[in-house]
Amino acid sequence: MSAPGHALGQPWSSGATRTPDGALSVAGIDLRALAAEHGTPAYVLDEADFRSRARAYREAFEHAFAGIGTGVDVYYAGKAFLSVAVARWAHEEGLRVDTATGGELAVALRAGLSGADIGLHGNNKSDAEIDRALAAGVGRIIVDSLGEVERVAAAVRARGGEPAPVMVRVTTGVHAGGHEYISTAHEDQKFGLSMAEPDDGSLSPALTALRAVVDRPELRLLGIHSHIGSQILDPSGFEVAAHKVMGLRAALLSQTGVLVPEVDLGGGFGIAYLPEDVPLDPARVADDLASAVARACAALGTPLPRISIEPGRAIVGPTTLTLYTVGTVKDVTVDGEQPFTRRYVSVDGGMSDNLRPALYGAAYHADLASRTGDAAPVLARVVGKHCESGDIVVHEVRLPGDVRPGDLLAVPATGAYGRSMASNYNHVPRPPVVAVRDGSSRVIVRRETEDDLLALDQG
Ligand SMILES: Cc1ncc(COP(=O)(O)O)c(C=O)c1O
Ligand SMILES: N[C@@H](CCCC[NH3+])C(=O)O
Repeated sequence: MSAPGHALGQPWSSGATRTPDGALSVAGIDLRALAAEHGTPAYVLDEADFRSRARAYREAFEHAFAGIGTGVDVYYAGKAFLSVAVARWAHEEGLRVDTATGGELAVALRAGLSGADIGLHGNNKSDAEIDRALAAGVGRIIVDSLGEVERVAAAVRARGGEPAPVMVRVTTGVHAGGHEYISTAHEDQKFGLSMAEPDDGSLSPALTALRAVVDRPELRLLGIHSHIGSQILDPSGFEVAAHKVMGLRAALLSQTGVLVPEVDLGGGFGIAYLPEDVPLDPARVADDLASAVARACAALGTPLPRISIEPGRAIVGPTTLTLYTVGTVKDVTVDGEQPFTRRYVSVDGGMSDNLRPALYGAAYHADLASRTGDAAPVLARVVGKHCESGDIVVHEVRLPGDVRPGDLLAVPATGAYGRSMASNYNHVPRPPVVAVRDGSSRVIVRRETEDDLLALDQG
């Protein structure tokens, strides 16, 4: 255990402190000791922070929706980061797990979750994935196309047994989120079934699919699903989407007499990546959403549905920092009307462990982890070791002017879509995930080795 220090605050996890001798520690573990034991780069995951964020979302939503008279299920969206350990923690904190592929489903099952506590998403599920989900008895399959309604029905027919619980993913037309690639409810993208009615007066794709599910004896219509995007910092989009989905539910009721029991409002709750960012507050979003749902149902005269949500980033994103070792340090003069010097600080990872800056232009923060700097701060760009000039970890950050090879550097808020989107570009082994809790560390995903990489090579 390192000496206690002062808490760092966002965007660091709640257990991150700077100790009196200047090093960073998380959950009582000095990051210098952690680097010595586990090497760098490494993802360092604060378990207590993960658990408290999972609880905060569950309790906030349970409380808000109990207030209007209905229940809530919170599904942890495993795409953000999934391992056996985190699936178990999520489950222990009263969450279910949302999976998007057969691989994620396999992890949730390996963690010991029962099928009933797992959902399966995916815009292009294979027959094998559908079959595996049915065999596991998943609590819900979220269908994403009309063709998939038929394929799930056929799979149930072939297997025999109970009708499969199905949700239909719809697109509400609400455009929300940080980047075009992570915004998912506008029309011109691959997810979901549009609620927009065609000009010829025929049914919308969403209503067509809902009615197709109702008509199939092999399927049980469990709910309507709407996910509007990711890293959303303005909650108003959720409310608009909730209104639209309640309208769709009422339309189905009046056309068919079928009342959809559940509505999933998706994930997408935004977090702080930089010290100045204002993350979404779970209690505030939960209250706003509960009153939006209550208002919509009252206006439509429909009973309240049971609600579910699927946060991923908001649970795991802030829990983790990536710990790197600084290598090459270079000053580059940037020409222009007012030339300036930018310090390029290279670390021992890069776009293979965090693709988000290169893919979305995502901003991150960084600080020295092995000491505090003595020199005045300089404008720095943290870059990786890959063969791309776009291999940027932090576009712009002020680092102590004496940053030098051998320093440890920590980048906070890398828990979501970091390890889960990591690659082996340039044959770089992927870093381990080291969970820290109460002064001890445990590897929950081990570092890849060169042998792991070569094991796939058939010569
Ligand atoms: C259907 C669905 N649910 C949940 C999520 C999780 O999103 P986030 O990690 O932003 O909460 C996503 C990803 O955007 C998604 O596509
Ligand atoms: N991978 C994206 C989020 C995708 C959300 C999944 N639908 C990100 O890093 O922000």
